[in-house]
Amino acid sequence: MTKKRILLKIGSNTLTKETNQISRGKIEDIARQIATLKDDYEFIIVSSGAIAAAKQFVKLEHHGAEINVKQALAAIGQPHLMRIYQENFRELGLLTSQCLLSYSDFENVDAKANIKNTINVLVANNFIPIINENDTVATDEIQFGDNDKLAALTAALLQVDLLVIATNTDGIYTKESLAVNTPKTIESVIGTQSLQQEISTLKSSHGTGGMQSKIEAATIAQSAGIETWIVNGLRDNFITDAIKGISKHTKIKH
Ligand SMILES: Nc1ncnc2c1ncn2[C@@H]1O[C@H](COP(=O)(O)OP(=O)(O)O)[C@@H](O)[C@H]1O
Ligand SMILES: N[C@@H](CCC(=O)OP(=O)(O)O)C(=O)O
Repeated sequence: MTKKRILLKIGSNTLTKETNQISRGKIEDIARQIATLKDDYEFIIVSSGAIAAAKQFVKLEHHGAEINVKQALAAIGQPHLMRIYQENFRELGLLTSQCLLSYSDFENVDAKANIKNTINVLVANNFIPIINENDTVATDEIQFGDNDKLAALTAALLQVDLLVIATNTDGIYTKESLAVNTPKTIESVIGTQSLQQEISTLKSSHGTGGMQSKIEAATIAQSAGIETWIVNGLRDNFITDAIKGISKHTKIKH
């Protein structure tokens, strides 16, 4: 049986469990779920968290522009983030690898072919690719949005079966329900058009793109014929429970 391919996007908020530190418990939770699902699913991860990983133990002298300080923090934090992934995944027999990509790579035919071929070799050899933006050379993510769009472009390039975006809400809530403070999840929707009117510009503590960038990501995925699920990464078992259909989340079908 061919395995289903899932692109899992994990934001800084999920990884820190909304604190100021990367949560080893959350990374363990993700590893446990992937280990449970590994006979039927193959995973490619897009993970943020490099800046958050550095911030927990370093404070940089602020001589450069704010964005350059963030880039430096990302350079310090990325290897620490990967070490935490590697240690926790290895405990469960899972192998990890790192790929750093930039948006401009997706506009270059050769670069796209190289990304696709490299990641396919990694996956075929059971190494889970863990992708982040190459923050040293590009500032798109840390300035404008989050890794949602990078995840969608990668999902389309690698022709995955499903894009799962983990955030800090039980999917997308209706605007009406948010107004009366009783959030109600939109469970299933075809396309992203109707979602535009449901979202606000609110963002979570570490968040940068808000729900808008998740809808843009889902639109990119939809054009590539890929379904997107928006799930609550703060909950334990958020992937397996979404697959079993027992958690509240939003499915954006194409
Ligand atoms: N309709 C909506 N339903 C749920 N969340 C919404 C909605 N509209 C705006 N948001 C905001 O989007 C946030 C998630 O995006 P973001 O803060 O960028 O998180 P992440 O770091 O996970 O990408 C939620 O915490 C919430 O504040
Ligand atoms: N690439 C950077 C920043 C990306 C970012 O802020 O993304 P997200 O946490 O998804 O809103 C990092 O790893 O810290």
